[in-house]
Amino acid sequence: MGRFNRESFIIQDKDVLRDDYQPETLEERDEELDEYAAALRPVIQGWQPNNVFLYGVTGVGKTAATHDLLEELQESAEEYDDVDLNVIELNCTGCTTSYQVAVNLVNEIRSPSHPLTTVSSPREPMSETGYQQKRIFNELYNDLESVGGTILVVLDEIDNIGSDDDILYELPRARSQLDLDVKLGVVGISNDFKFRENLSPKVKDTLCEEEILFPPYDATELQNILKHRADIALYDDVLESDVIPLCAAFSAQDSGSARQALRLLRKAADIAENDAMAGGEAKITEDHVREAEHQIQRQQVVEGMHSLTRQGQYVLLTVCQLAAEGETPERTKLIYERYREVLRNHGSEPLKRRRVHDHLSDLSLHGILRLVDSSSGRGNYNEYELDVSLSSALDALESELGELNDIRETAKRHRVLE
Ligand SMILES: Nc1ncnc2c1ncn2[C@@H]1O[C@H](COP(=O)(O)OP(=O)(O)OP(=O)(O)O)[C@@H](O)[C@H]1O
Repeated sequence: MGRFNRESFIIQDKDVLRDDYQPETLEERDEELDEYAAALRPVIQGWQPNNVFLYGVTGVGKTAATHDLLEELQESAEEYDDVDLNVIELNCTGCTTSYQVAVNLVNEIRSPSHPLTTVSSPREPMSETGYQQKRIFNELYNDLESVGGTILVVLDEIDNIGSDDDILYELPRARSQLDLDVKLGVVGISNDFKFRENLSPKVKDTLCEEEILFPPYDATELQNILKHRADIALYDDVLESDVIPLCAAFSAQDSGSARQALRLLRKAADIAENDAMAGGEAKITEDHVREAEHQIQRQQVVEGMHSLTRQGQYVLLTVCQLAAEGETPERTKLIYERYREVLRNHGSEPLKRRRVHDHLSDLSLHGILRLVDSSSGRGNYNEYELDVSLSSALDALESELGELNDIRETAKRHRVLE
C-alpha cells in the first residue's frame, strides 16, 4: 500500500481532539454557564446588556463557553421581534493598544464577510495608523450606531492591551453617547490575572459589572472531558484503562487546562497509531502517554530555546546539572555560582549576576523553569527548578550544545533518570 491511505486503527476522527473543535456540550461547567447565562439574560428582556468580564487560566473553556452561549442567545433572540441582537467578536491577540482594538473593531464591522455589513452601509476599512485616538473612537461609535439594536462586543484575549485600557472605559461609556435605541454590552475575556488586578478603578467599575471566574479543572473533571471526546474521536476498545486518568493527572498537576489534556491524548493517540501501522497492537497505553508527554515537553523547550541566547542556554544547562545531582530547587545565588563554573569549563565569559537572574526569569516565563518561593529563618528567597522533565530539557539542549552524556550519567547515579 502507498504512503497515503485512509487506513487507521485507533483514531476515528482526529478533528474532534483539535483545539478548534466545538463540543456539543461543555462538561463540568454547569455553574459557570448558569452564571454567564444570567449575566446575558437582560439581552432577551430587551434591556441594556450587562458588561461581563470572564477570567481564568488558559484552556479552561472561556472561549468555548462564550461561543456556546452566544449561539444559544442568538437563537433565542430570533424568537423575539423586538430584540435585534448583533454580536461583534474580536480576538485581541496582536493588539497591544486600545487604538488597535478600536481600529480592528471598526474594520470587523466594515469587513465584507461580516454579517453586520448587510445592516450597516458599506464603508472603507480604516488604516491601522495615522489617526488620533478620539477620531477612531468616534468612527467606532458611528459604526455601532449604524449596526443598531442590541450589540454585544466580545473582546477575547483582551489582556494583550496591557495598561493601555482606555477602550474598556470608552466602550461601556459609549452607551450614553449612542442613539437611545442602541443597547451596548462588552464581554471581556482574559487569562491574565494580573491584567484584571491592574485594571484602572474606573475600568473595573464599568467593565466588571459581572465577573465570572473559570477555575482550573481538577483531575476528575478532566477525565470526564477527555472521556467524552475520546468516545467520538477514537475507535471502541483502543484505550487501556489507565490512559485517560494519566492524561488527566499530568494536566491537572500542571495547569488544570482541558487544552493541555486534549493535546496529550491527541499526541498519545498519534504515537499509538504509528505503532499500530507498523504492526503493533491497536491500543493506546500508559507508555504512549508518557512518550507523548516527553515529546510535548521537548517541543516546548525547543520552542523556548529559539528565543534564548547562547547564555540563556548555559543558564538552563546549569539548572539541568543541578537537577541531575538532585539539587533542585536551588537558590539563585547558588545557581549563579555553578553557572560561573559551567562557563569556565566552556571557556566563555560569564555574565553579571543580574543578567543571569533575567535569564532565569525568562526561562520560567517560557514554562521551562519554575520559580519556587521559599523561606527559611533568614527570610524569603527565590529558588528555581525545571518545569519540564530533565530528559526533555537535555534532548533539546543537546541539539544546540552537543552531547551531554556526563549529565545523563550523573542523573543516573543520583537515580534522577533511569
Ligand atoms: N468543559 C469542557 N468540556 C469540553 N471541552 C472543553 C471544556 N473546557 C475546555 N474545553 C476544550 O478545551 C480547549 C480549550 O478551551 P477554550 O479555548 O475555551 O479555553 P480558554 O479558557 O478560552 O483558553 P484561552 O484563555 O487560552 O483562550 C477547546 O478545545 C475546548 O473545546
